[in-house]
Amino acid sequence: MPGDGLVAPTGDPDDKAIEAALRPKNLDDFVGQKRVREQLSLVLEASRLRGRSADHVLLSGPPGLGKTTLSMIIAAEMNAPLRISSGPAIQHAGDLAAILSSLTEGEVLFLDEIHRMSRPAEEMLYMAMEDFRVDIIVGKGAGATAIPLDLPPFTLVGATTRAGLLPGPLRDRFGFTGHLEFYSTDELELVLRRSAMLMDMKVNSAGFAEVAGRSRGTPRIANRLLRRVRDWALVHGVDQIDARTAGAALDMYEVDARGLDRLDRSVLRALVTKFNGGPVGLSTLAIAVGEEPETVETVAEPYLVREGLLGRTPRGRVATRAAWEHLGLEMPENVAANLPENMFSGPGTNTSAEAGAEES
Ligand SMILES: Nc1ncnc2c1ncn2[C@@H]1O[C@H](COP(=O)(O)OP(=O)(O)OP(=O)(O)O)[C@@H](O)[C@H]1O
Ligand SMILES: [Mg+2]
Repeated sequence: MPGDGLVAPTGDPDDKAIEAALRPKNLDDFVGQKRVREQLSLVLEASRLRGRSADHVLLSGPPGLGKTTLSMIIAAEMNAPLRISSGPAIQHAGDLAAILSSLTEGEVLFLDEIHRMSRPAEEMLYMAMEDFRVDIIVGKGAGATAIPLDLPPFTLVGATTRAGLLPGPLRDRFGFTGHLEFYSTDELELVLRRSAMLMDMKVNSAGFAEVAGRSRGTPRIANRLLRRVRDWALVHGVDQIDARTAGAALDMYEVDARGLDRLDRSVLRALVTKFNGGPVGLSTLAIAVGEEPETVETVAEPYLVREGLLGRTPRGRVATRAAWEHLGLEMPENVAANLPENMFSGPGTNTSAEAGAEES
């Protein structure tokens, strides 16, 4: 289960409630992602001036960086109602037809995990996005007829952790694609300051920096760690949280100074101890740590790659020298000699999601 770490989604209802409470409600409160924010703001402003619904927006990026938050902000900024559904919830074209045909003019339809929609629904979506029209199929076999149905103009906001898995025709129908990047420590500190204020916590600057540094560039994780620090402080009767207390709290929850949690460390440890550093295919690696490949790929890997601890090669995943060192192990010379060159899809080269797809 991807649920036992502090970093993976927990599904804890309390977590969900707090997450909702901490969600920024407008673009100005949305920290970081400067470029996406500016571009989006322009798209929204232009459509407001034209008095039309905004272009369809695709948001991609690792979990917890603010895709759902941004979709809510888009609806709020457009003063439009928001309808929320997701790829996995739409198994039949009929499911999508039901949603589309009940949209009101200007409504924002948020489709989370859009890469997991079924094929027929996807094809229906193409037409809906482009022509604001769907064909409702009535009857079966030779007697089946398509009844065209006009839709009111709406704005589709699609979110995906795997932009590389989206078929080209679908990707092309979005007027704007925003790729969310990991947040800098400074940006995370801003997120944390805002959250601490909302949660009525006293934390000094060093305390914020300590939590931010362990948050893997991810606001959701930052907020979650902050809650754990709050629990720890409460139990230990600590009033003002500083770097030492924040560090002690997070050590207890097994989030290390580099922000790796148990899942990350077990991926690295499996890679190093069971496969002698790799290369090993994603599925095999996932089985070794008892996780779904998708969890390893979307939850653990992006950060491990970004931290230069794991490399993706056409032949599979590889542990870098830094990974061995992080685990307190020395990389054997023969392993070092076989390390492929240019194996990083590090910061800035965000084509990484596709790199491993062929061998999974
Ligand atoms: N830019 C931001 N500024 C402040 N808080 C943020 C920002 N982005 C995200 N958050 C916080 O992080 C939490 C998670 O964000 P969100 O649910 O939007 O992520 P997501 O990208 O939709 O993740 P997933 O892919 O798992 O659905 C939110 O509750 C919000 O409080
Ligand atoms: Mg989301």
